This record gives sequence, C-alpha cells and structure tokens, in this order.
Amino acid sequence: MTIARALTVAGSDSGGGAGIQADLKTFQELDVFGMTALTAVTAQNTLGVHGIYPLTVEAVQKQMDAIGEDIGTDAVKTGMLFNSDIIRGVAEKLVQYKWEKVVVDPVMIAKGGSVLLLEEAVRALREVLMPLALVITPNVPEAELIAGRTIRGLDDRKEAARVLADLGAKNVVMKGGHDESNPNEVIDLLYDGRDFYEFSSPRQETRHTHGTGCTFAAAMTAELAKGRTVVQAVEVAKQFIQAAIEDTIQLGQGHGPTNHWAYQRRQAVVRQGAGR
Ligand SMILES: Nc1ncnc2c1ncn2[C@@H]1O[C@H](COP(=O)(O)OP(=O)(O)O)[C@@H](O)[C@H]1O
Ligand SMILES: Cc1ncc(COP(=O)(O)OP(=O)(O)O)c(N)n1
Repeated sequence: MTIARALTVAGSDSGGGAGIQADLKTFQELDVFGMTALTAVTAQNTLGVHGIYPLTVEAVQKQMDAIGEDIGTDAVKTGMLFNSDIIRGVAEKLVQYKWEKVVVDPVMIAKGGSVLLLEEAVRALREVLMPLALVITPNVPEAELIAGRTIRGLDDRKEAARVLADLGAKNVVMKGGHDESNPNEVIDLLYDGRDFYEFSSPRQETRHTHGTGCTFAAAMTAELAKGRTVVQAVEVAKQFIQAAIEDTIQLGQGHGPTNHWAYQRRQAVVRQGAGR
C-alpha cells in the first residue's frame, strides 16, 4: 500500500486546536501520513497564548533532515516560524531536499493578539520563503502586512494578491474570514498568477474558530500530497474547514477549536446514502 506523506514545520499548540496538532489531525482525517518538524512550543488554550518557547535553528533543521534523509515527503506545510533565523533555516532545507509542493501559511498573530512571528522576520518571509511557496495562504491582516497595503473588500484583496504573487508565491489563497465587507458569506480567493477563483461559504456566527487557518492550509497540503491540483486542494480544504466550523464542539471558555472529525463523518454519511 502506498500512502501520501506530508510534513508540517510549525509550532505546538498545547490546546490542540491550532499548530502541529491541528495539522496532524487534518492529515490523518484526509488519509495522509503526517510528520512534524517543531519550531516552537506554545503554552496555549482557548483563552490565549501564555508562553512561547522557540527551538534553535539546529533543532528545526535536524528534524527536517531526519525526514529528508529517510521517509521523504510529498508536500510540506509551514506554519508558525517565529523568527528570521528559523525562516532562513527552513528555507535552506526546502531547497536542499528539493521539496516543491510547499504551502506557506504565514502565521503572524494568534486570535487573542499574541505575536507568533516577530516583526524582524517579515522581511525574511517575503524575500526568502515566499519565492519557494507553491501556495501562500494569508488571512487579510497578514496579506496587508506582507503586501504593505490596506485591504477593504474583494477588489483590494485582488490587488494585494497580485502584489504577493509578484513576491514569488506561485499561488495566493487569501482567506476571507477577516473580510467583513460581506457579512453573510466568507469568500476565499485564489490567484494563480493569471486567473482569480472564488470559493464561497455561508459565514458562521461562532467564536469557535481557533486554528481555522492552520486546518485549512493543512487540508490543502494533504490534498496536494495526494497529487491534486491547487484548485482541487482549495475545494477540499474549504469543505473541510466549513464542516469543522459548522459541526461545533464546545471546548474551553474562549475561542474553542474546530471539529476535525466533521468532514470525514459527513463523507461517510454521503457514502452510506449512495450505498457504498
Ligand atoms: N465565521 C466563519 N464562517 C465560515 N468560515 C470561516 C469563518 N471564519 C473563517 N472561516 C474559514 O476558515 C478559514 C480560515 O480563515 P481566516 O479566519 O481568514 O484565517 P485565519 O484563521 O488564518 O485567521 C477560511 O477557509 C475561511 O473561509
Ligand atoms: C502554534 C500555533 N500556530 C499557529 C497558530 C495560529 O493559528 P490560526 O489557524 O491562524 O488560528 P488562530 O490562532 O488565529 O485562532 C496558533 N494559534 N498557534
């Protein structure tokens, strides 16, 4: 039996809703063998981030070597990278192992406002990592910071996506959760350097959205690892996160995690209905 493999290079969320925990759960649900290179440990729950402990560049690179020299991977996702040294170290390994299906989730700020990427690192993200990205998946505030422009609505998002593509990312998926210009729907926008594609879903009224960005990018990475196109990967990721937000699980006192089982459970119901 051959199985698709995916590596996440990201921070740990002790609360289990975001970071490598969300990535691994998503890979598993999408039938992909998940592996990790940890960049930082965070003490985190639904109320916020209570401590950040970055690893050394050597520790991050050694973990990537351990995968590169043995198991290998079909796709890589990067999440919380925290500082410019880690970004440069990760970029070096992506090049060394010729890993090309790279999804860069430019994690910057957690929902509660904690800084997950130091200001000094934004330049390295732009100059060193973005040119290696098959896909970059910023939310609106992240896109504003990287592109250096204000975004108000879909037309601004398209202009900013063009700027991000000019920085070297082959595909830009600008997620729409923070774009409140449309109160009823959430549109995730894909720009492939030529055309724009819009992926819409109803906007859910919920505070349980911790880790939505990580989960969405991990689902894309899993689908790319299986050989799907970028458009197909966004379609599945959108369905995966929509199910995970809608079928809410009530955990914690603050911004709770999403439901990583929901997508597969819905698929099973569809299969049963079709008698398969
Ligand atoms: N309230 C919501 N209702 C439905 N989908 C949402 C909602 N908030 C976020 N999403 C979806 O979750 C994913 C992450 O979106 P976003 O909130 O923009 O990013 P981040 O979690 O990185 O801040 C996107 O696919 C987006 O469509
Ligand atoms: C360890 C870690 N990595 C990433 C995030 C940010 O996750 P995201 O999916 O953007 O969700 P929110 O934090 O915005 O809810 C994180 N919190 N921790």
